[in-house]
Amino acid sequence: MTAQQPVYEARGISKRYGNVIALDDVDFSVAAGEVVGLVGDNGAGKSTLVKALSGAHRPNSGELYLDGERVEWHSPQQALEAGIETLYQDSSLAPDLSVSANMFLGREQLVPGFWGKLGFLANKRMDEVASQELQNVGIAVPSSTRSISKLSGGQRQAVAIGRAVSWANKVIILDEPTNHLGARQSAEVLHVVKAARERGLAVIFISHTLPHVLEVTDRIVVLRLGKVSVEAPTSEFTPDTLVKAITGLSGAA
Ligand SMILES: Nc1ncnc2c1ncn2[C@@H]1O[C@H](COP(=O)(O)OP(=O)(O)OP(=O)(O)O)[C@@H](O)[C@H]1O
Repeated sequence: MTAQQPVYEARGISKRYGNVIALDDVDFSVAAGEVVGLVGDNGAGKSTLVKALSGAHRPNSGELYLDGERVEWHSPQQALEAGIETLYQDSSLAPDLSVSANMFLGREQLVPGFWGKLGFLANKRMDEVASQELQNVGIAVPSSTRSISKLSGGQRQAVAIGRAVSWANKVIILDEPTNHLGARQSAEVLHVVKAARERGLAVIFISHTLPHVLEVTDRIVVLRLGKVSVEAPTSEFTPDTLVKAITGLSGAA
């Protein structure tokens, strides 16, 4: 467990789908400037926990605390407005719009973050702000005026993460952010994850790619059959003990 006060905490979360118990009394927390890896085999309950944390689903029981205050989400929008950004596996950008238009897309209704203070932005200014913001989180795209359809898969993913990191105030949840990416592109994405930590965000990193989890996280929470089976600082895992913790074959961290 982290010694720091968690920014975001789930206590005793349970969720059933009919007869299937997807989550059974799960505790989970993440602190500012911490990257927590959430791992587990297919069907272990990771997506279900992400949905509870992001406001997409209401758990059957359990509580959520943001900065120590009890919160309840009735929609993902509420969680977003409270500073919790979620990048889903299938997050998509608008392919025909430019990088900068995508950076601002759908944000009109939100409680202003740092660029909200700028009010209405002319296109040119929007491009400049988008470029600067992507640069701040370590993302190099050829041009923020280029349309998303003209970027590589890795560049698109980096823009999607950059957008989430830029807008997140407190917590960022990344569901399989390096899925389907090559080595160089994955490295770019992991770099952005580290930039998010340096910004003081609380980062939740969900992945089946264990080398990435071992590289970028500070702590790992292993879910198995809907329960937390192992939780320890990343430094206490080897690739072998992590696989064993996930499969439950033997040993732990
Ligand atoms: N909408 C649903 N209806 C019924 N059962 C569901 C639903 N969503 C998930 N489940 C079940 O809940 C359990 C947990 O699923 P979940 O998707 O959270 O696992 P996961 O760890 O994200 O898996 P994966 O790595 O394959 O994405 C599984 O047994 C799954 O079949």
